[in-house]
Amino acid sequence: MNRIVVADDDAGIARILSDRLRDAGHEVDVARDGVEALRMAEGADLLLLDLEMPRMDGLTVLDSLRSLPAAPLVIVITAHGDMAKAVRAMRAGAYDFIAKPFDSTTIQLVVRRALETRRLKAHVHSLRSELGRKHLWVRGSDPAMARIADTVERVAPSNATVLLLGETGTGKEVIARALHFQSNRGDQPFLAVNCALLKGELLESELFGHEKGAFTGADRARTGRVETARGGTLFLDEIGEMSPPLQAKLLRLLQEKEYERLGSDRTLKADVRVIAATHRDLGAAIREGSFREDLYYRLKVISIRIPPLRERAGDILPLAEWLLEQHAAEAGRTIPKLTEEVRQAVLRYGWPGNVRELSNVMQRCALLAGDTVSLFDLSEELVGGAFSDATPVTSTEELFELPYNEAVAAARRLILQRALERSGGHQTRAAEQLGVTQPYLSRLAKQLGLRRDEP
Ligand SMILES: Nc1ncnc2c1ncn2[C@@H]1O[C@H](COP(=O)(O)OP(=O)(O)OP(=O)(O)O)[C@@H](O)[C@H]1O
Repeated sequence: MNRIVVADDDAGIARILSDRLRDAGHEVDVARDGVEALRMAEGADLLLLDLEMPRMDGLTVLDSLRSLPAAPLVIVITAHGDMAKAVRAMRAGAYDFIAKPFDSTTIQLVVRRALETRRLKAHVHSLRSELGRKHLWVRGSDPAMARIADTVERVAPSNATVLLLGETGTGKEVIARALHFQSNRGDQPFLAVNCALLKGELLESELFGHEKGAFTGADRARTGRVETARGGTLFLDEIGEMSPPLQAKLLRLLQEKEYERLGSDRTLKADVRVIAATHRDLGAAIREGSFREDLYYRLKVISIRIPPLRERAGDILPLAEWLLEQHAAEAGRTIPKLTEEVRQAVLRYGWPGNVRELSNVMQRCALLAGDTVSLFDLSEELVGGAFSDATPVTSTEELFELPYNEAVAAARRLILQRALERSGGHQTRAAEQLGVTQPYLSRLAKQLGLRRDEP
């Protein structure tokens, strides 16, 4: 259903137009002047706009619409023979015009063409933004991810519901997009809904839409994501947070392909593929009674578990380098190189926030590092791992017995320890002797668990 605003101060014309459009199955709001037209226009699909109106004339309305993020297409209504005004309106951004007096066939034709254009524009827009992200699944040599890629390839073309499991930030949405783009729905919309962000009726309305007045604050009807994603894929993130009553409605959507808008008895047919994701243990949620078992079994027919980043050794460095490159390009900076000790620290770290955390770290490096990323561009937690297990040595000879990376860490420890001994534990003096800054030395000392500065 499309929402059309008819803006005309002539009540007779407004009634004729709105009756015709309602008969054709559209939802219609009527505005009596330009100010009202502008207020109602946001989020509408189409605005039929008379140019001569009180409070704000049609050309000013057209001009103001440019600043709206979701402006409708505009068909202007002009007086018979006033071609000059119609031309000005088209120059100001109107899509088409109809001259009074008009017959119902002309209205229907012009409106139908405008709505088709609107639909195609929205489609092109969604394709463009999706295409931009299409190739974002970066993989290294990790065998578990290679198996997942295989599964994605096999499962994508079917219409099957897929459940993605994995810690936060592991790339569940990235894989959901890969499934969508490798399916025959790939040129239709991909819409993501985070079920943890909206509660109760708001989430239900987001998914299924609502009728005007369905709940407090529902001052106009709204199309749900299930309808907007028609022909495409709906990605339901954090499915474990969905309330049991809504879970029942989702189960019906998956099984019967049917749903109702909130506040309506009319059953609608759905055509979406659902991909769901969660970082929660749904088995435990079932035992607690917060997740429906039947929905769980319906969802998990095909489930893909994405391992945490720390278990994907072959993925860490390729992802780090790719993310660093992306963030540097975004910031218009040259790509810094990762030193060997940074690579080791990155490989050793546990990445509790997974790829999202890696991305944040690489963004920081892209913004703050010079030509190379050194350990001191990384956070203490990250660097900590690089030193905490450094083998304590007491002489330079012992260093030569160690593998390269361990020897470097141990040498660092030894140099610092000696400098602190010489300065009597005074960090500022030790830093001066070594030709480094005090904060630098202080961080190192902390990571190595060496003595703190004396008062
Ligand atoms: N393999 C990958 N290639 C490229 N980027 C990735 C990859 N995996 C994750 N990312 C990036 O890491 C971030 C987190 O990924 P995503 O949102 O897919 O994780 P998620 O598992 O859905 O997280 P959450 O459970 O918190 O919603 C995103 O910016 C995403 O682009």
